[in-house]
Amino acid sequence: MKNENLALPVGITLDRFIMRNQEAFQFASGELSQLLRDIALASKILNREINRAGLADVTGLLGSQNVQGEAQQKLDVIADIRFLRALKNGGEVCAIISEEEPEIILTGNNHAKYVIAIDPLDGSSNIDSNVSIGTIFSIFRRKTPIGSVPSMKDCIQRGDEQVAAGYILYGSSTILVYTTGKGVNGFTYDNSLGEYFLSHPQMQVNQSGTIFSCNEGNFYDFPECIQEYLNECKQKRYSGRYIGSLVGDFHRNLLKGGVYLYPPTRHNPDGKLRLLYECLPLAFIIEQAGGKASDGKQRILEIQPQNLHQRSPLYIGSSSMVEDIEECTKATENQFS
Ligand SMILES: O=P(O)(O)OC[C@H]1O[C@](O)(COP(=O)(O)O)[C@@H](O)[C@@H]1O
Ligand SMILES: [Mg+2]
Ligand SMILES: [Mg+2]
Repeated sequence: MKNENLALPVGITLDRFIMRNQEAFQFASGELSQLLRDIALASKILNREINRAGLADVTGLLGSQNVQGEAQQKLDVIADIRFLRALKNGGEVCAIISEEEPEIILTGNNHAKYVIAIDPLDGSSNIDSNVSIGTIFSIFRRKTPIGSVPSMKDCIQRGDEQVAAGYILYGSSTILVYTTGKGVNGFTYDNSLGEYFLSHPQMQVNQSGTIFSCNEGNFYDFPECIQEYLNECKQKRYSGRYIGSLVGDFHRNLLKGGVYLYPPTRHNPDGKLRLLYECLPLAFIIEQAGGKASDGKQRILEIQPQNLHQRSPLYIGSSSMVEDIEECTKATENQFS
């Protein structure tokens, strides 16, 4: 036994953790576990491509636009292809909503129980400048009968009906963070072993923080009450930190305490971020970690989505900071009055 320290244990792999915690999931029958593995596999392949960002074949604009009218980066589409292929072949999802696809993707797996909404590559504007980027996903049980062709009903569900949500952050290291409603756990990728290892068990966000993350370039287009809130943060000498990748800003604030704000602006009265595959999954995670997520008027998880790519203002992070923001946004009828 005394030589045990010669070969220290490498830790709990994601696979093993999923198996061990499968019992913790009320509908446990292995499909969700397999789905999480399919996502992890696709993220490992994409991670390899992201590490090569800068080399010609994976860098730059593709020349096409997505349904939001945004210019698609090559890696946006590579990520979309990688995840869609892994999810279709994995056989556990009957329908996919992706930021890069205008309509619902029917996988043909009509026997499958799950629907997934995914932002294959988050932080696209940062790809070419080697700044952290990510993938965000949200998983629901279908509403329509197993065996039938899935419909819109399966794809626009309230956030509090999610059965799992997570993100992968491709940064100085690559980390996968997810919840199935039983707390939030993070797994760091060890390239040399090709495995994710549990590195951040039972993550909790501080109730308050001193970091605010917001694109202040839009400051004068924000509602007055948000301008006031940001000025208060500065008067309190809080730190302004903004990567411009939602996953990166969210992850830092989850670890250190803080709040991320993407308010409505005069020309974007619904904000910029997409409800189904950006706001809902991160709201599920932050609440499981003891924090809060709001659109200024209500919990993000209580919003009834109306369409696949709808946008929503987002205030997310330490609970007391989100409450402070809601105090002013709820006080003003329309956030611009
Ligand atoms: O450039 P802006 O207006 O600050 O917006 C940055 C925000 O937009 C996003 O890039 C939107 O996500 P996508 O890159 O997936 O389109 C977020 O990651 C980020 O927080
Ligand atoms: Mg995004
Ligand atoms: Mg994206």
